[in-house]
Amino acid sequence: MVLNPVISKLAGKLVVLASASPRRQEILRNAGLRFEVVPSWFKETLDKGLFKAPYEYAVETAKQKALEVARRMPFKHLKTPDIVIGADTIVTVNSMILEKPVDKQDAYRMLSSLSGKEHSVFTGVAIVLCHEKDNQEVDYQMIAFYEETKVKFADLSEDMLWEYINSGEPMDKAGGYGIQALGGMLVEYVHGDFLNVVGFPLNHFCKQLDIIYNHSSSFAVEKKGIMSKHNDGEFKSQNCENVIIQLNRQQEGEQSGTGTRDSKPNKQDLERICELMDGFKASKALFTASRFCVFDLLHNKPGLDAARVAEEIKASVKGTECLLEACVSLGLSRHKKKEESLFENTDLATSFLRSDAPFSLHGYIRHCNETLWPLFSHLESAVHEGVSQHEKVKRHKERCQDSVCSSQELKLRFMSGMHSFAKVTAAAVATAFDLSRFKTACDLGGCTGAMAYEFTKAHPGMSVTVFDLPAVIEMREHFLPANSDKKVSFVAGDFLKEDLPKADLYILARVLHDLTDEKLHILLRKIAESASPGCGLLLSEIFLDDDRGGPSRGLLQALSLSEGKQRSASEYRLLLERHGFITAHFRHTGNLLDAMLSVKA
Ligand SMILES: O=c1[nH]cc([C@@H]2O[C@H](COP(=O)(O)OP(=O)(O)OP(=O)(O)O)[C@@H](O)[C@H]2O)c(=O)[nH]1
Repeated sequence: MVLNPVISKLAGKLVVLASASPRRQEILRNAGLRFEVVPSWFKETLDKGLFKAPYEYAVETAKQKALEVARRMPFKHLKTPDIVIGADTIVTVNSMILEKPVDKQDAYRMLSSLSGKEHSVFTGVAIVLCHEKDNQEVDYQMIAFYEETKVKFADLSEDMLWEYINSGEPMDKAGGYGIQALGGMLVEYVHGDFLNVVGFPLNHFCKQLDIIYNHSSSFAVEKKGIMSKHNDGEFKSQNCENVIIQLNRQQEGEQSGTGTRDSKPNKQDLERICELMDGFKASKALFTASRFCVFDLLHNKPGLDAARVAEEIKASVKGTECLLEACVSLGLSRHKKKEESLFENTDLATSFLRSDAPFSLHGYIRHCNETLWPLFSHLESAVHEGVSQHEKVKRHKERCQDSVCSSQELKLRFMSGMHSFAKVTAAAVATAFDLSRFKTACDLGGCTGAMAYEFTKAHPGMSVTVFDLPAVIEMREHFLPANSDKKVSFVAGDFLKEDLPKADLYILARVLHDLTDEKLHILLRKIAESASPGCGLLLSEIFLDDDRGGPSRGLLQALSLSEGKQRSASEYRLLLERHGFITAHFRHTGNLLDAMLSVKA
């Protein structure tokens, strides 16, 4: 068997998995591979119409994911990996390519198209080998392949479909199901590699490594071209493109000009810089359109022209037209087919920007506009003085427009921001681990209970107590879901001062990053005092990479923190261990927050 010797060939090399998928990480970790995770920033937006066969789309996406990380790491992380692995999983049925559903309706559309039928799951995999030369230039070689597995679904009743969708499991999975978990119940048969369906064809991958590392004579690399196709028959295996791309930084530069004094700048670099320079404009356009409830309006009355929108939102026609066109360019609105002057929402806006969408971020966007935006406009002072600008911003607000706002209203707005963020992240956090053995949970700082409701939904045997400040608990009724769940109860108190409710599981979602070290230890000590051996502590935050090189969402968040700090999973693990909690699992959920489950020793 070639598997183990092949994996061991990678020992001592810097192997990077360019994927945020927790399943890929688990498959490779279980195979004994040691690697770093650097999720790719490549956006999965290749035009599917350009590919003759669906697997070509998956392979190309995998290549772009891996290449983006391989190119970024020497600059961003100041180290060159030896090998970068990227992958992309798609489902195909009736000539359609299904990726991850954007919302429940999309999951419903996907799952009902799979009901009672056989479909194919393709995972494209790209392996980029990086060779740093003496002059610090890097040569890249690419090996790409795909694997196909056929899966047949049973006939799914509407009840079963919706129960499955409401479990939250479909959302981050290609085709809207997870064969390794609840989704396994939908499957009649699997022909082919099971792990390929879960997201990574381990066997095929090992065979490729075997070719690369044990049959290197057939892996002769042309050193001349910038991109060269390697067509050595010996090197080809089934479903394998074995395209070797050699890109060396100097050559790239020569082609497009980077780093050379007298030629034109590199197009990709220029695009990236423009994206950064214009980022704030895009954010403010989104905030403004949300503030004027443009997405609600276009949802209720699709196909309005700029003048009608202006009339409805009580704004100028010229300004509204500019705003709508900017939203079109950002992929938030679009022109109605064949009627250029009429506007409607894109699916993205329908899913996340309508104020009443199940995963609406409307409240959080308002929080970004009203609280974070002013803080970031004082960033120079914050960096210069090294202190939070919250007080300065608060005083300024009191003097200006918000003097008309009662403190009650400001609190409600804050809670609305936290509520909408929690609704989008809660299912991913609640389903990150098997929590069935915990019957009672306490969500510390659980605000409106949005997270708690998702926990009771995902774990029917669990009841959750939300513990938060009296002022928050008093106002949470504004946010109660229509069919509020009796298994969620609310207790008012200050978790830094008062005794905590007893529970089998304590949930800390987006709490610790905001506390000073001193407060953090007070809180962890109190949890440790309340928790019996075997009790769980579920921590949900944005976890920084160990080298603090990313993700940038976490590092950017740190710029506006009042007193806390951003930490890596390893840093949190050490903090928890000091209070007697041993970390059992860690997951990148693929959503906006990651999760770590620790157990009281
Ligand atoms: O049965 C299962 N089928 C698929 C999955 C998971 O689905 C996703 C597929 O998405 P993609 O390939 O785009 O990968 P991402 O999660 O976005 O991570 P990257 O950072 O690599 O783009 C994948 O996570 C599969 O594991 C499943 O779990 N079960």
